[in-house]
Amino acid sequence: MYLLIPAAGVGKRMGSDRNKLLLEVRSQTIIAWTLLAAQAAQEITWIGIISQPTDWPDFQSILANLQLTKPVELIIGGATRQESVYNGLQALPEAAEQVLIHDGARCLATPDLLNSCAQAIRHCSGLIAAVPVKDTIKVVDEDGIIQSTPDRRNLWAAQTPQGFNVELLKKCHAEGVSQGWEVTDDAALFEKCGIEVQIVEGEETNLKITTPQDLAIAEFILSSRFNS
Ligand SMILES: Nc1ccn([C@@H]2O[C@H](COP(=O)(O)OP(=O)(O)OP(=O)(O)O)[C@@H](O)[C@H]2O)c(=O)n1
Ligand SMILES: C[C@](O)(CO)[C@H](O)COP(=O)(O)O
Repeated sequence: MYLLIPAAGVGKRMGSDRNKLLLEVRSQTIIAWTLLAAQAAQEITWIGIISQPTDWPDFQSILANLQLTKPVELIIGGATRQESVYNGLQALPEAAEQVLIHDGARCLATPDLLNSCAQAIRHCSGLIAAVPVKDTIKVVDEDGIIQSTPDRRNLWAAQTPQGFNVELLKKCHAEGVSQGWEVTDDAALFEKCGIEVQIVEGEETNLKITTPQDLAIAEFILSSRFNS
C-alpha cells in the first residue's frame, strides 16, 4: 500500500519557530515516530513524505538515522494541507490504485491501525479512521450563543489514516480546486462530491500533535507503551 504523509506544515498552534514535526518526544522527532509506525506496518510498501524543501536537510538526516527498509520519496508540500495532498497525489507512482494518507503529526497511530486501514481500502472507495465523540458538542454563533446540540450518537472525530481510491481522490481534489473548496481533510472532498466514505474505528491515543499540551500527552503515551 502506498502511504502519503503530509508533513509540510509550520505548526502555528504549537508556537514553535520551525516545523513542529522536528520537535522531539522521548528522544525521537515526531516525524520519526510516524515513520517508525509506517515501517512496522507490513501492509505499507511505499512512503511519500510531503514536506517543504527547507526542511529536507533535517528530514534526510532523520531518514539516514532510521534506515527504513521501504522506498521513501520527498515530495514538495503546498501552502495548505489540501495543496500538500494534491501535490502528493501527482507524485504517486503510476501503479498506485489505492492510497493511505496519514498526517505526520499523528505520530501515535499504531502499525495495527495502518494495517487495518490498508486492508479495508481494498474493499471500498474511501475510508477514514475516527472515534466516537465523548463530549456533548454545542454549535455556537459568533456571539457565543448556543444554537443547537447535535445528537452525539451521530458524531465521530476524524483522524488519519484516511484511505482512498487514487483515481477518485485525484478527481475530487481537481473538483476542489475548480470550485475553490477549502477543507481540512480529504474525506470532506469525497463528501462534497457525493461519494461514500466508510468509518474505521480509530484509536483514542491517535491524537494529532497540535499544541504544547499534546507533546506532554504524547510523551506519557509513548512512555507507557515502551516501558511496559
Ligand atoms: N501546508 C501544509 C499544512 C499542514 N500539513 C500537514 O498536515 C498535517 C495536519 O496539519 P496541522 O496539524 O494543522 O499542522 P500544521 O499546519 O503544521 O499546524 P498549524 O495548523 O497549527 O499551523 C500535519 O502533519 C502537517 O505537517 C501539510 O502537509 N502542508
Ligand atoms: C486530517 C485531520 O487530521 C483529521 O482530524 C485534520 O483535519 C487535519 O487538519 P487540522 O486543521 O489540523 O484539523
